[in-house]
Amino acid sequence: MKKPRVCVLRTDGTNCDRETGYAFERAGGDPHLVHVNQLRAGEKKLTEYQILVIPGGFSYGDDVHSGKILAVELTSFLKEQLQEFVDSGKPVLGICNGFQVLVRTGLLPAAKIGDIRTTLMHNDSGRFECRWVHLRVEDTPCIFTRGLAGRVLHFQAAHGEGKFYTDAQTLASIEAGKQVVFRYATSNGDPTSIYPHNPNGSLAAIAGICDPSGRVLGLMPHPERFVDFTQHPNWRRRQFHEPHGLPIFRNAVAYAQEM
Ligand SMILES: NC(=O)CC[C@H](N)C(=O)O
Repeated sequence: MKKPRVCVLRTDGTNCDRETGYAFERAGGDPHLVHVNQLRAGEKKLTEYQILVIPGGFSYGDDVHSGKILAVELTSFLKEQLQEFVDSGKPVLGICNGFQVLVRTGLLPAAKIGDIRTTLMHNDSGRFECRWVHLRVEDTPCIFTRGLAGRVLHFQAAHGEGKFYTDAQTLASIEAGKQVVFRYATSNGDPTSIYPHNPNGSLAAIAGICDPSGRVLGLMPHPERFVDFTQHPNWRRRQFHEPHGLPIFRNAVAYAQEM
């Protein structure tokens, strides 16, 4: 079967692009690192790709607000291309800084550029938090987590601005629409607001959300950092059936292949 072409969008300060590309490669995709300037110059177009991923990092040094400048760049210069990509039903993934970008464009949670309803704020601890966290996978329409509902995944979190926040009405609407895909949890899978299980104080323990269709996903922790067993600190104990991040990328590849 043909490997879907994955656009791994990068810019100044992106630092998880190669490992995100590697994760898609492991999952059967055909990743391409694309600089945002190549899109702006028209050298490359989003229509050449079947999957779009915005990887983690410190785009533009987290200046102003993490992910803000890249979000403004995308919504100012690539608005039509990007909205068209989403509307055509192709999967979009934002990891950590990529999640921050998607939230600041409005693509999450509304799938609509400019409709900004949520934010990711500075962690309650006031510092960068880097540790492995447990996430409970909720039962949602998300195409990236097909077959994973109810599972407890172990991923690495590494961020300074990861506290999900929104107003009561938006929270009620994303809960009702089953758009909360991941919650920070204890190792038993119980969602928690307690630090350090919940590394940032996120509202309703939210670690990741999708759009109403389930094709746009953003999450703070890093699935691309657990696609090989040896990336886990306890890999010698062989307690995992497979690296927890891999099915997320595999699901995206399978979905793109079905399109
Ligand atoms: N790993 C990342 O993508 C970090 C995101 C962002 N720079 C933050 O600290 O919140």
